[in-house]
Amino acid sequence: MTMTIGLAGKPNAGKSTFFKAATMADVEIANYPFTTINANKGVTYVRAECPCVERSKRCGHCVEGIRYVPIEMIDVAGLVPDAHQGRGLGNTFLDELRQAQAIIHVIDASGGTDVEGNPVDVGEHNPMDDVDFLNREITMWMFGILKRNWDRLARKIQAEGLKIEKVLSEQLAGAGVDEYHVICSLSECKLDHNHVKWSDDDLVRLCDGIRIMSKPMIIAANKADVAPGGFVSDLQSLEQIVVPTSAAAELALKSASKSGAIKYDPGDDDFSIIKEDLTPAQKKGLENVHALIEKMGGTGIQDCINRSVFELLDLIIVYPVEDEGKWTDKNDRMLPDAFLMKRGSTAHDLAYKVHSDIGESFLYAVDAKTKMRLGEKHELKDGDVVKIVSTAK
Ligand SMILES: Nc1nc2c(ncn2[C@@H]2O[C@H](COP(=O)(O)OP(=O)(O)OP(=O)(O)O)[C@@H](O)[C@H]2O)c(=O)[nH]1
Repeated sequence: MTMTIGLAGKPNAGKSTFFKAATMADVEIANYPFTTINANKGVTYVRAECPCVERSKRCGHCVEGIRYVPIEMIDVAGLVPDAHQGRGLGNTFLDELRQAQAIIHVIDASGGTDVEGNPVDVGEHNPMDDVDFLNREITMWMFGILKRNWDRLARKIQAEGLKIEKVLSEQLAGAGVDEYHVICSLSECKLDHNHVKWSDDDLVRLCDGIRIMSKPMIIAANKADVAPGGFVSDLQSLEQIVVPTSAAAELALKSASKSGAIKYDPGDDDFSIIKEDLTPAQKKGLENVHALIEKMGGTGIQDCINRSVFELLDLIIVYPVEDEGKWTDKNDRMLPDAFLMKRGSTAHDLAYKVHSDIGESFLYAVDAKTKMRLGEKHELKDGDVVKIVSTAK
């Protein structure tokens, strides 16, 4: 399964700028066949330390010891309050969100756009008022799907003695919901045992729980470069992961890097000017960005992507190899693959991810760093380099 992150938020929050900056790969790291799949779907990267830094030789798949692991990103445009009722582009955006395992909610932390995204003076709109609307849109979208058929479904569950989590997850499968999400939400909501008695409010509460389980969300407090300090800190006090970002600064750095003016790799906390003949305007622009990222510790864009993957989704990176001594595959390529896996995944899970045949004929694995033998239930750690031994040809 490809790992996909969706960017969502009201108009003018900075999604397109974030998307463009995040998917504009420098040639050096674009070790992926394409970067932009179509207008709103592209490839971005998770940044990690490459295991080859422990060796005398670089692997050739990283940038000076920094590994960029590709993931997909979708820019979900056209979202306005009450979209679930058909406003704006209506439900089309929600259909795109179904592909995402996690959502970055891009919020205009500068307060320079109203609730619908129309420009106002910076500081005029309180960005705290934008936090809940995306949650509500997604919840109400799910509610709409369930409500359409609820009377029929409720009778069917009763008449045929079906499991409620099965019926509900089938209804919401198109929204990326599975039985586990429904079971967790049912146990949280403590609704009446008799589902026939559920009111619309009960169904909304249930959908809210399903949303929290199935669509984990992180907030990008964007336009942090011009945001009044209080707005960013208010957002950071929420019980959610909130990352201050400047998509505009990241886009400026990526563009300058692409043109050869500076050396900057995504996620670096600084850059160096490598081109001599910059115009005074270009120099001034870069000085401004420098002052900003010094204050912020970076543009926040890579941090936001990394935290979505490592904190919100709790994934780890594992490197399968065929030669545990040289850390190579059969073509002598060192550390050719980097797999994102759920924390708690085992050596056997990795074998299946490499190939189903290898999973089925798994014998044991070897930790290429320690040369220890690992059994099928051995839980993998972030950064592990692992050889799988199987009877598969
Ligand atoms: N100061 C500042 N401006 C930004 C930043 N990110 C985006 N902008 C500006 O905000 C405006 C809106 O940005 P877009 O990226 O087009 O916003 P969007 O969310 O994609 O908007 P829609 O396409 O209408 O949904 C543009 O003028 C951007 O240049 C940022 O980090 N800082």
